[in-house]
Amino acid sequence: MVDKKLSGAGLRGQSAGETKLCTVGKSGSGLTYCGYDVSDLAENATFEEVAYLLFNGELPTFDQLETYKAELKPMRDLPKALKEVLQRIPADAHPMDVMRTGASFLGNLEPEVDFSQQNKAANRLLAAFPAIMTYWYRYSHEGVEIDCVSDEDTIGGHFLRLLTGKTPSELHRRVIDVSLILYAEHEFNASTFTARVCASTLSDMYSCITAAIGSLRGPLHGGANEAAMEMIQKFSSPADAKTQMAGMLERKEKIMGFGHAVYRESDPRNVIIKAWSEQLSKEFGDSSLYDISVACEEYMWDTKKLFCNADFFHASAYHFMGIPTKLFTPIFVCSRLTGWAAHVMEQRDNNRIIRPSADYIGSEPRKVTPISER
Ligand SMILES: CC(=O)SCCNC(=O)CCNC(=O)[C@H](O)C(C)(C)COP(=O)(O)OP(=O)(O)OC[C@H]1O[C@@H](n2cnc3c(N)ncnc32)[C@H](O)[C@@H]1OP(=O)(O)O
Ligand SMILES: O=C([O-])CC(=O)C(=O)O
Repeated sequence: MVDKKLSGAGLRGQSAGETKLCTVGKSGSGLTYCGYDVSDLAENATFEEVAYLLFNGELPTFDQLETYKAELKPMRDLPKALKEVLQRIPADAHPMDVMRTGASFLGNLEPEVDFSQQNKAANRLLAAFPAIMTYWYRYSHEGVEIDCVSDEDTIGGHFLRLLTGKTPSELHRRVIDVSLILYAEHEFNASTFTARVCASTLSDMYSCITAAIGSLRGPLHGGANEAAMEMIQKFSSPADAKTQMAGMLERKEKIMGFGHAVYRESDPRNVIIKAWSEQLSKEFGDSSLYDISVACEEYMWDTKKLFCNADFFHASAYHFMGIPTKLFTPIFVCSRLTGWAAHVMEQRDNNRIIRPSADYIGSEPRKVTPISER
């Protein structure tokens, strides 16, 4: 592929501010959170440790982590009024709209009154998002009013428990935890930038997160994991995948889960989630979706030099864990909330309203013709 244009459309390559939180495409494997390589974190840390790191700038000690988890656990349940709102959202609504409404409505019930409450608001959303998603999903799809509390130790395990009503396996607990780590933070991506723009007006945390969810929803961003799943399910075999992808490229269709705005040759998150997807495919007892995904990866690299981004192998991994496709992007919300909130806090620490300029390309100045003469 040709080198990226460093100016113009999409603000590509232009710096829009400073951050201590993350580097993308710079050192190590290409992605670091507060100086730690994402592959190191995915292997040696848990999602709660990463959340603590993003909110505090340092990894917690054992005691700090225990205290943090003990703080989050009582925040998992939902207020009755929020459950009533969730019950009214129809089954055919998109779950990202449910997440958006859930975040926004919680902001009505428990507003962030001033910035001294920013950590409390972020932690509340972090703890409550799994229940927002699964309470709505199981009520609208199965007619079940779930208990939003579980004794699962981690946010990932808690989500799986609420979704299935069963104790998750150790493998599933670990994979969802890794997935939440991989999705947690990514510098000035579209949804995080949305959150920072909102924060720069001195708006509240819930508004910033609600706005960010709207940005993440689109298929060019977080929505790509769901779109990738829909695509690979249409392929009957690795050979069929290659034939159909050739047709898609011929018709100039975007292949979801491939390419990236910053990375040029690979997305460091892919190799990690791909390995877990392979392992899950063995447990699942049918590796065809994994084999098809590998064929897609090979074909896109060979023909277009396009590589899988974080979303592509997340599709098969989540599928093997029995997670419904429409919940894929909401899981991204449960994770990225940490990055969004950390960026909101960072923006507030050194704020100036974000207000770029535009190059005007419209009409020359002109007079209003009275309406009777137009
Ligand atoms: C977690 C995340 O949000 S990761 C991103 C998730 N999004 C997707 O997977 C959606 C599919 N991918 C894409 O649409 C893009 O690659 C993006 C949005 C991720 C990046 O967009 P850009 O920075 O504009 O991409 P880039 O400059 O590298 O694209 C150059 C050309 O490569 C081609 N290209 C890039 N990605 C793809 C793709 N997935 N399928 C087909 N062609 C592609 C296009 O021809 C593009 O030119 P065009 O925009 O004029 O059609
Ligand atoms: O950085 C981006 O543009 C998109 C991305 O990979 C992310 O948000 O995780």
